[in-house]
Amino acid sequence: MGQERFVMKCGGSTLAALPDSFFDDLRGLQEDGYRPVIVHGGGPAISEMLGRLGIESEFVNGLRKTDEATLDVVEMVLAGRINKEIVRRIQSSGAKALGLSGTDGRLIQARPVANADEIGFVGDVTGVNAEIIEGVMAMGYIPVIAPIGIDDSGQRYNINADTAAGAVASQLGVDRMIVVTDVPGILRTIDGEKRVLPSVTTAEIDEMIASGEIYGGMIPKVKSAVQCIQGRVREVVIIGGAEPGAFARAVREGGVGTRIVKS
Ligand SMILES: Nc1ncnc2c1ncn2[C@@H]1O[C@H](COP(=O)(O)OP(=O)(O)O)[C@@H](O)[C@H]1O
Ligand SMILES: CC(=O)N[C@@H](CCC(=O)OP(=O)(O)O)C(=O)O
Repeated sequence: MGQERFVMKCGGSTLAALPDSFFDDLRGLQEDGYRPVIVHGGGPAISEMLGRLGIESEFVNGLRKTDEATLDVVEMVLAGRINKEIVRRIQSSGAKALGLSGTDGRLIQARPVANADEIGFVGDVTGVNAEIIEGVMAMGYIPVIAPIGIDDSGQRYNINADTAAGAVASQLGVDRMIVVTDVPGILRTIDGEKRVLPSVTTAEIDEMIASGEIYGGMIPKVKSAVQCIQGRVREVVIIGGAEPGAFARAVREGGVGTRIVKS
């Protein structure tokens, strides 16, 4: 019987590809005493909705340029649509889930990023209200959190979901964060063949970013992972969501995806 609390970050890249068995596995883990907390993304769905509204998506270092109109769409898609879809799928598996936006109960406190002049209402996390998350878990519900932040004045911020998940994991002091995405782990070309690295250290990550082997959406993941493991989180594991059974195996046994560990 596990008694372990863990944070699972679910990327927008893989949400549509998650099989029902993924949510059955989540229920099974909860029944066995694990206590999952979910933080989700939804980047592709935001871009798709912005496109339908005739608004172009623009990214600076992997972060979306967010003006007031974009912020409305980000909140609508993440907290309104994706969050509710995940809650419904968990409930269909037979488990209990409660959806929350990071602005509810000031769950995710934020301030503008350093380059806000350039990218607008994008936030860095300054605090996480762990009491609410722990209360929801104590009631037997799986908390499902949308990465929208809020500051003392009530201003909302768009927060990268990997960053938000890392901040939640650090604040809760969980042992592990599992990052579920559309690739089976961190890939590296070895002898002309793309392979999943079973584990990487923070030093290797720096090298792979510098060489361009880690790029785009993988950058906020590894940066958030490195920040987490500098605190109380023991390891971060990056796995693919589409492969049946991978998630449950990653939690119960390990040996799946890429583990990011202290150097
Ligand atoms: N070394 C790498 N190994 C695997 N994927 C990588 C690597 N470097 C960059 N990526 C990219 O990161 C993507 C995952 O990030 P992203 O698309 O933002 O997903 P999510 O929506 O799950 O956060 C992969 O699909 C891949 O294109
Ligand atoms: C500031 C910023 O870039 N926020 C992200 C939030 C969603 C997210 O991070 O979704 P994924 O996990 O699917 O990438 C965005 O607007 O796309």
